[in-house]
Amino acid sequence: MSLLSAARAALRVYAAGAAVILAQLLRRCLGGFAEPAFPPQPERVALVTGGTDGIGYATAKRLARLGMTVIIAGNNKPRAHEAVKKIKQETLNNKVEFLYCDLASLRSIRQCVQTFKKKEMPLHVLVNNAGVMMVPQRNTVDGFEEHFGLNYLGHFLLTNLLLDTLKESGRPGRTARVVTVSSATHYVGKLDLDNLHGSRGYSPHAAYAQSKLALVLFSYHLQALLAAQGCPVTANVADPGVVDTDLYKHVFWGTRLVKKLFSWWLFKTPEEGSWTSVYAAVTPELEGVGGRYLYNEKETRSLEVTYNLKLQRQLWATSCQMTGVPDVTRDVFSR
Ligand SMILES: NC(=O)c1ccc[n+]([C@@H]2O[C@H](COP(=O)([O-])OP(=O)(O)OC[C@H]3O[C@@H](n4cnc5c(N)ncnc54)[C@H](O)[C@@H]3O)[C@@H](O)[C@H]2O)c1
Repeated sequence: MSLLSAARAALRVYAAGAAVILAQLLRRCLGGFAEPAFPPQPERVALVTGGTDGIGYATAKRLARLGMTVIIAGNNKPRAHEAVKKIKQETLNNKVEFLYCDLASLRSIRQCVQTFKKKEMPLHVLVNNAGVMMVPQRNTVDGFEEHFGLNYLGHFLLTNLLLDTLKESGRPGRTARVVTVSSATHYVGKLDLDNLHGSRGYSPHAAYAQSKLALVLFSYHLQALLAAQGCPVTANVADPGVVDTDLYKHVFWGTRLVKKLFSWWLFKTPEEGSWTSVYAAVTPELEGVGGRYLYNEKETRSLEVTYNLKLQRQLWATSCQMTGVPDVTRDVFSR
């Protein structure tokens, strides 16, 4: 990628962020964000990736407050133990635990799923939340560009490995749910299937936006697969808005300064940012409903190209090859 294309990608990402911030500001001026109410969820089990910090932590805490058994999957053991302890104390729900999962390693993801399956627990909600943003060019353990490898491929593999448990745990009228956290930056993302490794020039902005676009395409194709198989599982996308978390630690210092000074006014809190994920995970309004892009607890349209079935299939097939997952969609959709 040339310097000019990288600068364009950065401008597009900043423009997408600025548009969301303006909308959030307007909403604050017109009365702010109202915390949605959700019904209790006893007997349900949720797994939240990246549940140690930010939006994931707030999501895990809210689900625990609703009575769910919550498993926090992450790669930071000390943070995780602290998070589990705090959630237990604050929600008085003892059914919170930690499962080690480094999403930047396919082996670690497989081990995490193996450990989870040994527990012989059901799984009703999977929240694909963890992520990194605008990191310098580096690779995952398996040699994938980090945004694509961790944010997208890691969740692709995790979801596929947990799909049988999700299918067994859902039932008609009470489906299991896969919630995948994307971002408004997907609107300015481009999926370059020939440069998924970022080897033909790297832009951290383009790489992040691409990973978030890939997650939307994946989620829609997953929903199509589940619907075609008649499984009691749904897949939706949650867009949290612009939220005050540590995700911004790799961005340009000027942006970090603006965030430090004005985040209380311009950004959502992690709790506000978690509401759309929690909504997607538990609201009765979405019972049996999948393939939606949710923002501010409402359905909205994602980027036009995300509805392109051919691109969804191409990405799915490529992801299967990259992760060693058998491509069942080929048989399902060729019938
Ligand atoms: N903060 C925002 O404004 C914003 C906007 C849109 C979308 N999002 C998305 O929300 C999600 C949560 O981000 P956040 O804002 O809470 O950021 P955060 O940095 O607070 O949390 C990210 C989480 O991902 C985990 N993580 C990072 N690398 C990992 C790895 N290798 N294995 C397992 N877990 C790993 C971290 O430990 C952390 O718990 C991300 O997917 C992000 O892209 C955030």
